[in-house]
Amino acid sequence: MALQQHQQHRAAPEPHRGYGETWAKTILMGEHSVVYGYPAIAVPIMSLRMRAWAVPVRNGRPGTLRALGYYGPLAGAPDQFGGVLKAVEVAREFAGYPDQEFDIVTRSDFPAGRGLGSSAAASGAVIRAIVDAAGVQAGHDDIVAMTNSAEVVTHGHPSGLDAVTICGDDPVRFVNGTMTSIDVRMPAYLVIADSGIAGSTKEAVDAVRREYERDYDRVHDILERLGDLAAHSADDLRDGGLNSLGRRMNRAHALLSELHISHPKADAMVEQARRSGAVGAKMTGGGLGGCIIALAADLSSARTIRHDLLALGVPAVWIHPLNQLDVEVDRELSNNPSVGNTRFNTPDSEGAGDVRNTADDRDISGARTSDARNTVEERGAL
Ligand SMILES: Nc1ncnc2c1ncn2[C@@H]1O[C@H](COP(=O)(O)OP(=O)(O)O)[C@@H](O)[C@H]1O
Ligand SMILES: C[C@@](O)(CCOP(=O)(O)O)CC(=O)O
Repeated sequence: MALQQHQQHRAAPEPHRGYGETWAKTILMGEHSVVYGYPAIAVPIMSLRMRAWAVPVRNGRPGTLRALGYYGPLAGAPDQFGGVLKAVEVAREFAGYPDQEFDIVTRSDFPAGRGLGSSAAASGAVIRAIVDAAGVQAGHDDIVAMTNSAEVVTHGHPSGLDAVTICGDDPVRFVNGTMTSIDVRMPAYLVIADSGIAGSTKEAVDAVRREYERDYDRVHDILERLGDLAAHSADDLRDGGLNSLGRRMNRAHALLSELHISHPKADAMVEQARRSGAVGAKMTGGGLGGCIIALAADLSSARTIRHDLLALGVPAVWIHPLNQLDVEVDRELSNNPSVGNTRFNTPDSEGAGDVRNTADDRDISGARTSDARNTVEERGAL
């Protein structure tokens, strides 16, 4: 979609302090094959938030970035923040303030580099914060297009699936840039478990590309089968086909392993989840570590899987209802003091500073406050 500059470059009014948020996502089916034009299904995890603040600099000094333990000039930030830099650039241009410097702060409820879409979420939140700072409106498609241009810097050739899901409300079927919302008809739960091992999505995508070029027939066949599984999984979600969805997740994990992008720890977690009663389990996202997802038929089963994964030494486990407003999880959230969001890699002491209490959780144009789609999280001892 064409991205339109919102307003003419202008001197006034002055931008104010802006806030934006996005959230994590899991890929239920179709990671990697989606890069090759096959369908994929992703689920937004709206209670695992990525938040960003953009504070306009008024005294002519360069803007700064405070993110993932880095605090320093935005322009001099390490290469890993290339996507965020691009996000700032496109958002300033869109908002009509191409030369305005900002102090940018990000904070995350979920870890980076674990297949939960942190790169797209960080860029999307920064974009929303700058758009908010400028006081302009940005539609969903604008945010997606800008996020995707930042993802190109981070990943090279993103499918676009992450950019769509980290600011969307519903599970989506995505193919070649076109998304369709899925009305999930099963009262099931996703158990999302972090291996604690960071895997670079760019490295994983590059590794698959090399294998594709080296061994075309075999890899093409695997990608096609992954796409096929994703296409049928969309029907499972709509029709309540819990067991067939679980079987497809198991098959997808085996195929992704054949692409050598799983990790022994992720494999062990997948096996444990199945032994603990998961209907199906697989790695999710880029791989080379990262997270796994397990499908649980009910909350009691999800709790058992979470308990056993924590006993295995897994650092963090979240339970997420696949259908939207789940009363039982709401109840668990309010009763269990250990439940709640934990900020990853951005310790409170180096957090949003003076912007923390002023911009947080506002319902602003182009951004949403987190809503009732709750995810239960528990962290194990590391
Ligand atoms: N809180 C954050 N603030 C700024 N940038 C972030 C943040 N979290 C992640 N990123 C960016 O995303 C990169 C990780 O992206 P990637 O390897 O694709 O992992 P993921 O699977 O989580 O998207 C980080 O190196 C960093 O550049
Ligand atoms: C591997 C891939 O399909 C998903 C990557 O997800 P994540 O960035 O690891 O959360 C890449 C893509 O869709 O561009």
